[in-house]
Amino acid sequence: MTDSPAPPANPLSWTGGADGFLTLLDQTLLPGETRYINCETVEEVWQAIKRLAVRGAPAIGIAAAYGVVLATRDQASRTACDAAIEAACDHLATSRPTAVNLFWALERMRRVAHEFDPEQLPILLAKRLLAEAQAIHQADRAQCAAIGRFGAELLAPLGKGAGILTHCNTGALATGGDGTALAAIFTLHAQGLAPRVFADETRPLLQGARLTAWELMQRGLDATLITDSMPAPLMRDGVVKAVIVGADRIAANGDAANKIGTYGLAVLARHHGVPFYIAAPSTTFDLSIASGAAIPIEQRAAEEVTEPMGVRFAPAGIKVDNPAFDVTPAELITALVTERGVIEPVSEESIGALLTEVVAA
Ligand SMILES: CSC[C@H]1O[C@H](OP(=O)(O)O)[C@H](O)[C@@H]1O
Repeated sequence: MTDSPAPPANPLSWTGGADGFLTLLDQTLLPGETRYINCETVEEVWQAIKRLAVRGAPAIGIAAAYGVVLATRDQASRTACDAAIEAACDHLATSRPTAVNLFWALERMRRVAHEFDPEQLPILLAKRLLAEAQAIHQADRAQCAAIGRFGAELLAPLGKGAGILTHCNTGALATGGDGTALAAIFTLHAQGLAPRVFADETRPLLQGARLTAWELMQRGLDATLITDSMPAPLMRDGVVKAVIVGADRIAANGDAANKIGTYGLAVLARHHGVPFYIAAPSTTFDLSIASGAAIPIEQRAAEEVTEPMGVRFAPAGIKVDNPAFDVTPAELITALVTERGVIEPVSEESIGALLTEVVAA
């Protein structure tokens, strides 16, 4: 595997006008290869989300929004265009079940189509939908920056060179901007506080080893890759002073679904008196779900565990359990970092108060 070139210009971008296409950095090939793929159909976007060529809750929502724009291509009539948009939203919603950002973005695009003057031509609806997808993208970029500021404020008291552990990948590759948990770490670094970042590998798909390690190195941060089994002694010995991770869906009571392994880190952090933070935009909150018990958890293929990257590690036929996410109960979360501020303590009341403010904004 060769060293990677400079960080990508943009892991997710739209090229052209309403008849344009979505360009994605294929994250399954990182860090060894920087290859961009152009998606010109809804199905190509569906496949890219399903196989994690594009991944991360906010990035999935943004990609799906652009996927709806692709549904409007070459539609001869408004009736056909409206039908294609509905079918696209329904299909894209089946790509992955946990990240609520996907469903939030699709509903926002569907609502724009429903509210658009039925007498207007398909091309005008396509332009309006592209504007909405770009607005979702831009809003996420701003949310990432705000989460970075609030997260850095929370972490700064740890002092210069503090050890901070993160899980999976929550950077520019997972969002429309600089990330969520990683945005807080990038901001801390930019402020000269030189965080010593520990990225765990995050089996089975190795988002930590392949993507977070790569993002941290590209930006010149002090990064150490650790195995998924190493956090406990690092917390016990005071090397890791805080944990900050992302989320894919946060229930109304603050329970949070995130990459498998997150719950275990939260338990370890509580045992060792280490603060455990979750950083996520308001688009990752799902107030329709009362608690984490109702969050759908994606089950993925056994081969991701038995033969990662095509190299078989386990005997053929062994039973495999491969949930992509787990749920961390609110009581184990020290604080939630959003673009509107920090929620602490984590409770239905404090979440409601902050998100009501968001909705009202
Ligand atoms: C900024 S959201 C990142 C979030 O998404 C990841 O899941 P996946 O790589 O399967 O899309 C992981 O849960 C991250 O915390």
